[in-house]
Amino acid sequence: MRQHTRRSQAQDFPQILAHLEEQKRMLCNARAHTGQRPARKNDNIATISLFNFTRMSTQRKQESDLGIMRTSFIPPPYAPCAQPFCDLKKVMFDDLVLETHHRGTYLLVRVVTPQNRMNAIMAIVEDERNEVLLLQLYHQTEMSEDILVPGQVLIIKDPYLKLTADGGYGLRVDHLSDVVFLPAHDGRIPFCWHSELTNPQHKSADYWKTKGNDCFRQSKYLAAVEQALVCSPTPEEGHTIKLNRALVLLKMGHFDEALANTDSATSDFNAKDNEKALFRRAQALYGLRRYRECCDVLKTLRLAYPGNTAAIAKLNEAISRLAEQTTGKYQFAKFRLEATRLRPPQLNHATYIGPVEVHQSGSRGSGLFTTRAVKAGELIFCEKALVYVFHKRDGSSSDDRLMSTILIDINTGNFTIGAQPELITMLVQKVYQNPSLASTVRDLHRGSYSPVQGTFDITDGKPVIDSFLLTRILLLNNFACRLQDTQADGQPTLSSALDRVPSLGLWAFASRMNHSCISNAYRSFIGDMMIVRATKDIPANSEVTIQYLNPTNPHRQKKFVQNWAFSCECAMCQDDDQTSSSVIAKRNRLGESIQAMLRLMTRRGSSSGAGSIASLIRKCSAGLAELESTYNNPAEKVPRLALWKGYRDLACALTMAGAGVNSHFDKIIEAGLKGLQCLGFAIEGGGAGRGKKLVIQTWGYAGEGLVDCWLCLKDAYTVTGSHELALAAESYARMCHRIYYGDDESYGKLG
Ligand SMILES: C[S@@+](CC[C@H](N)C(=O)[O-])C[C@H]1O[C@@H](n2cnc3c(N)ncnc32)[C@H](O)[C@@H]1O
Repeated sequence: MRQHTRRSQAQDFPQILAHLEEQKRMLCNARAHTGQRPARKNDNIATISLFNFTRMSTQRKQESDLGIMRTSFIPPPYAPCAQPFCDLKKVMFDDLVLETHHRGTYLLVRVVTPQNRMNAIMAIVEDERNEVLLLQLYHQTEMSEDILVPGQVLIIKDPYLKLTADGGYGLRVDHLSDVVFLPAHDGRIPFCWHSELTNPQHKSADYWKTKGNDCFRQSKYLAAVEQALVCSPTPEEGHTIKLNRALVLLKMGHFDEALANTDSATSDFNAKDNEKALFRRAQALYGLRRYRECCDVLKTLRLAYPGNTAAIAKLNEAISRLAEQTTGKYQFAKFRLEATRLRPPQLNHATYIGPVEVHQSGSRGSGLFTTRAVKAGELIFCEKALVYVFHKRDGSSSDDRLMSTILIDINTGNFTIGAQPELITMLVQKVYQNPSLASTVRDLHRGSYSPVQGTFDITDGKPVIDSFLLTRILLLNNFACRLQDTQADGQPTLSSALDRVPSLGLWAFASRMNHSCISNAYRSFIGDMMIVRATKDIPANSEVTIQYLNPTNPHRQKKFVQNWAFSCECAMCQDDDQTSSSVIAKRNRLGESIQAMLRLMTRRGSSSGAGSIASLIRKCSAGLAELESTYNNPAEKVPRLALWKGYRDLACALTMAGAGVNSHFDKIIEAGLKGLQCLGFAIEGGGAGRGKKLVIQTWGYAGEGLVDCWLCLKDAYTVTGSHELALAAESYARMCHRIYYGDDESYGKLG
């Protein structure tokens, strides 16, 4: 469960490289046409017919092709339009030239075909001169509802005319804020495009209300919002429409706008409407995770309308969230239950930020620092994902679809397999629809990307969204959460990469943590909650670090540079640099031969008799002594991972083989304690001449298999009658379990 998302280089995978090269060739070809007028004009009938034909064949293909790999590209970035509409000059299709962003201008277009949904949402649109063009909108909603419907009128800011893959041309819009969907009554819609849809004044407010309610019942939320806008209502009708809009907006997760529609300061709601307004307001605040304000609104509601049982239930829920948020006291058993029940496992729990805050960390940018001393095993924070995409390979079609999306960054040659495109769209949508969340992501690490001035500012009522900036932020800061750490250390293959597709998310606070191979914290996941605990005692004002990649990965330095543009300079990486390749080869050879002996020991087990096991132990011990001689630095400074693995596995193999071979329990204890020393643990008691005390004086590196090691020690102490020591060993096993899995409750229940 260690990594951030794995990114790979296209050059290591011939199939991906071919895609990338082809895309680069097309880009180069397109650039050669920059500033030129399109060679030929679109024939309207032919363009619409071809589009409709492609749309129908795409639909057939999508129905039959689930599971086929899709490719999606991150193109060279360009800035969104940061100017308000009133500063833009209207242009027509005829004014556009190829491969050019027409800054300071806008197009007014009307949709003439149903939409086609591929990587982008596409339709044919016309301008006021009845010229037609293909329109491609990226990062639009993942909702099943169509957003481009015939008759819909749009404004496209700073239009960008592109050569398409098939040699044609079309409009491409990557930034959500560069497209404005005009409501039917908008005064900018020319008279010649008016219809029933665009001439709402002909119907009563009641007509539009009923139409909106019908759309809501059919889960056509976008259409329902649209209906709620079209009419000139009385103040009373206006309130009802606002509340209906709030309900739809809550369904769509547009909490900021839902909040605005329930503001009693701007609407003089009557008593019945006020009850609804307060409840919907509380729901919006809950959705924005503003639990204290949510409780306040619900308390007002409860006082004014004591019979409202839904409000009482919601208040109890909000009080629980607030308690979690302020105390960090969670019932993790509930987490696990919800995580098995819910698909996707997005849990209804709050973020708790413990004794840490964000500070500058020298050349690493920001980092997390303790505000007081923290004990090993202590909860540092527990965060709910801002956005999350679940992936579980259970053969369901939506999972297969996620599994098979390859996202290639044409700028870097990096690619990822999995749900990144969905996660990027989710983030872009979330911030666009809830501008109050921009502050959560705007300052996250973005590498060398510099956004245009005015990004995230509210312009024409919506935030200016740079989807390339959010893509960059997401790729640098997202975490992968898989059930097991299946990282392969050898040369990766495409099929092995496909096998490791994880769930993904953005945890904004957690993404402030820098990497160290010798980290002092560990993250685990239950559903979309990330739990970060200290793996050792951390003094006050110290940086909290995690491992981005497993330190046993010999390619990790290359990956750090490739994925996050830094080189790790921890003591372990420095030690690796100073260790010759012949010593590394010797370590690997010795490690393998020790593992082979341990396998033999486990297979022979108790049936082979003490003599045979004793001889294997001797050989193993000799191998381990030789392995030890390959390390120079003290274990407290540089953990000796290969040696730890050898000793830990010896303790485990003897535990499995050792029933009835009593004399080896001392050896288990010796191997277990020696293994812990190899990780830099300083332990008092528990060894020869045992006594009753077993105390970790200094916690070492949180190596894999710590729980198993402590359990082997516990068993050995139990069998040899050292019951106090067995109890202490078990409490350490439990503590290590808490560090690795996040909770105590699942101790003994998970693998
Ligand atoms: C997920 S962000 C971590 C937080 C980041 N430092 C910030 O300012 O928000 C990852 C980035 O942090 C920096 N970083 C993380 N660990 C580092 C390390 N051990 N040494 C140098 N830079 C590191 C790199 O720039 C990396 O791309």
